Amino acid sequence: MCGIIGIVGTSDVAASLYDGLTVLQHRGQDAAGIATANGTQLRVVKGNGLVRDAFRASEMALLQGRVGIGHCRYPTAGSEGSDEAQPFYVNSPYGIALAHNGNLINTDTLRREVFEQDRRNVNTESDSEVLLNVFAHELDKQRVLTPDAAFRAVENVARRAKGGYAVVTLVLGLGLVAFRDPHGIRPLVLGKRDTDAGSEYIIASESAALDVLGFERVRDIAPGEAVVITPRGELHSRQCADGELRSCIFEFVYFARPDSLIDEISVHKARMRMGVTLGEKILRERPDHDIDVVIPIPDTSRDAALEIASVLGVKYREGFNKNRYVGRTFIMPGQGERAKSVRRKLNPIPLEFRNRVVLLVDDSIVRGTTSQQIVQMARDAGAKKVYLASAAPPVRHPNIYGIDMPSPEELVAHGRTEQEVQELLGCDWLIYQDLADLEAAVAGPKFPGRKFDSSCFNGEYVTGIEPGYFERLNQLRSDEAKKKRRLAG
Ligand SMILES: O=P(O)(O)OC[C@H]1O[C@H](OP(=O)(O)OP(=O)(O)O)[C@H](O)[C@@H]1O
Ligand SMILES: NC(=O)CC[C@H](N)C(=O)O
Ligand SMILES: [Mg+2]
Repeated sequence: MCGIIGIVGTSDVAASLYDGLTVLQHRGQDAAGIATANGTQLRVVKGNGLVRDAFRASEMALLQGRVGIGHCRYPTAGSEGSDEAQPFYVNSPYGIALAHNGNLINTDTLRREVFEQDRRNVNTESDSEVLLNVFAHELDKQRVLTPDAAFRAVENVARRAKGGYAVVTLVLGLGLVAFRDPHGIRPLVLGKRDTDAGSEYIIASESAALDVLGFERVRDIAPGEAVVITPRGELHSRQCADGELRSCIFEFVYFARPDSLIDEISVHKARMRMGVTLGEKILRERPDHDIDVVIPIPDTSRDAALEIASVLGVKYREGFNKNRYVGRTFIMPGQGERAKSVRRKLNPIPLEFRNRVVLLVDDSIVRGTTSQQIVQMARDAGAKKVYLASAAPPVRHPNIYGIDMPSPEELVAHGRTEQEVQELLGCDWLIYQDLADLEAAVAGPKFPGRKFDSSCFNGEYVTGIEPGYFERLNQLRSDEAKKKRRLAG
């Protein structure tokens, strides 16, 4: 999952883009970049690392201009190398920079078409660079540079590209062009702020970035919609593909910040409702439970854990201290680093465990890297029994729309019963949320029956899949394949 942001301001926007990226940091920790347009110049600065490490002050000074875009990256295609950091840039037509959150699933076909039919060169293994070239080609075909031309180009992109994509682009001479895939799998939200010099606009992955920068949230970009904002602050929008919303449910489970609203749903409230439904399931299954204390596995599970404790009527305790200087482990690139980082990140406070029956709560169990170690830590800290509850159902299928879970074999619940997962994780009882409850919890009272992209839980892929896709993906992106590539390069 990556974070994307675009701003059209009344003065230089680079500092706001930088600040906005720090708010979106939890979506990607591997690389960051900013592109701005100033007159006829389009400048891009990008590099590996956290936002605070990727930019030098001397480079920031080059980023002048009132229109710009930014990106922080968690790779789902290609490598982690700095040449695949975003925004990507092409000089023709006009000069275009693009930042993408999501993942295309027909990249190979598009790459071939781009080279053979569109006669354009793609330099990296990134799906986002391919997407930029498709957009550039389709915009070039229009021969004029107007909002209308950009919309026609996005219509053609939507016909050609398959997968999940929320995109911001900077087109020299036109302004900011943003669009969202026909299912709106990845989030994208529009905000506005009025200044004495006129209105300023922002488009970002999450509304928390709008709040922090002082923008009012206007609305989500609709699935299949494109928006053009000119440097003079004129906003144009058009539906460029038939849209049917299927927001990624994993945004609500894990990815997004709790202080964001995605497609009109508060992430914080969704997580609290997950806690309520899971608490009720625990009570149904074990009305006479012997749980002494509920302990969250920080950070993301806290909202759900607090509600579980309240439904069960037992104490909630922060039993793990989290080292605030270690980032999110799930989005780290290699399994070795992920495993090592869990222990560095979380340390138990023994008095909360000693002689107690503890219910540990996590938002999700994906590879099982976190929970396996945490269960052991709880035992070492003196717990009498260790139960584990997951606010999401078992993750049994790959995610192909922007979360790097390409290989089913790496998912601890793939091909295993819940009992087998319990044994592997070493806990005394494992309880998962049911998918129907998760979907109802996220939809909430305002949107009953809303459908989501829940593919990693149910194996249903809204875009359809080409034959052989999963096999190719596994060859390219399994942990083993990535490790080999790292060693070779
Ligand atoms: O089963 P796994 O493969 O370990 O993945 C799931 C875990 O990873 C995430 O935590 P992470 O440390 O990334 O971030 P957080 O601090 O936001 O909880 C998530 O919240 C789970 O704890
Ligand atoms: N997580 C994402 O959104 C990744 C974007 C893009 N597929 C990349 O790998 O750079
Ligand atoms: Mg976690």
